[in-house]
Amino acid sequence: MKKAIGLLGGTFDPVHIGHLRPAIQILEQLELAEVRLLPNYIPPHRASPDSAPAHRLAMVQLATAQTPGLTVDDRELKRDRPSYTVETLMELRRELPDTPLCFLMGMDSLCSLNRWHRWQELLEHAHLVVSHRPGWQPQFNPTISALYLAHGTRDSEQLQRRLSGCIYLFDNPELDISSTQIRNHIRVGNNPQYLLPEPVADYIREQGLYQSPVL
Ligand SMILES: Nc1ncnc2c1ncn2[C@@H]1O[C@H](COP(=O)(O)OP(=O)(O)OP(=O)(O)O)[C@@H](O)[C@H]1O
Ligand SMILES: O=C(O)c1ccc[n+]([C@@H]2O[C@H](COP(=O)([O-])O)[C@@H](O)[C@H]2O)c1
Repeated sequence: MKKAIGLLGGTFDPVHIGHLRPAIQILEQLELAEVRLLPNYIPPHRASPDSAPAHRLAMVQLATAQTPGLTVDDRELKRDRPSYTVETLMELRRELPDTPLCFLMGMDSLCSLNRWHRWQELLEHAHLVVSHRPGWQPQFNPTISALYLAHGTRDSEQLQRRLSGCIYLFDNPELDISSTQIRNHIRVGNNPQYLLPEPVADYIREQGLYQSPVL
């Protein structure tokens, strides 16, 4: 069996330290071969992103360029329709039949997983590795509780031994950072320094992103 890889899907509008620190910690502590950041094209369950796919991709590329082990996978941007994770995982599973796949997400995402497209199939293709996030306790609705009871593990070695099927809650320090918070800072003229990588902050300034009021 090959070494597991991590997949962090997101809207990344913009990418920030709350995405990147857990990704690096998971990469190192779970001994993953890499963590791929996958910007989505049309996020399935939220309003349209403020910035265009090309900008969100550019920011993810700038954020990861200097970080060994973090890479970018732009496959969802090449599909001109909602980015359903199950479809992405099925495609990756076909390409990487012997590689354990760990789909990374924050606790907020796990809490609403039962609203995802064909969510029952996700664990057939990948493990879920979940980061803690302020404001989101692992207090699950009955459907997610049952899912966690059946698939939850505290043994991180299972993530390398099996190709898919485990839910692992990663013990990361919580970071109170969101893309919404950063967009709001920029809109009112506050300095977003230390919430996101400098090259991403420079790019936002150069391109004039997140300046206009929310409609
Ligand atoms: N501070 C954080 N700590 C842990 N996980 C996070 C954090 N911020 C985002 N994530 C996770 O990263 C993934 C992608 O998140 P996304 O790009 O939507 O960022 P966001 O900050 O939640 O954006 P927005 O504020 O626009 O909703 C999701 O699974 C989300 O749960
Ligand atoms: O497949 C789905 O139905 C689905 C529903 C909500 C979110 N996702 C994925 O979860 C990741 C985080 O989403 P978001 O909206 O928090 O940026 C991103 O890769 C989305 O495409 C996927």
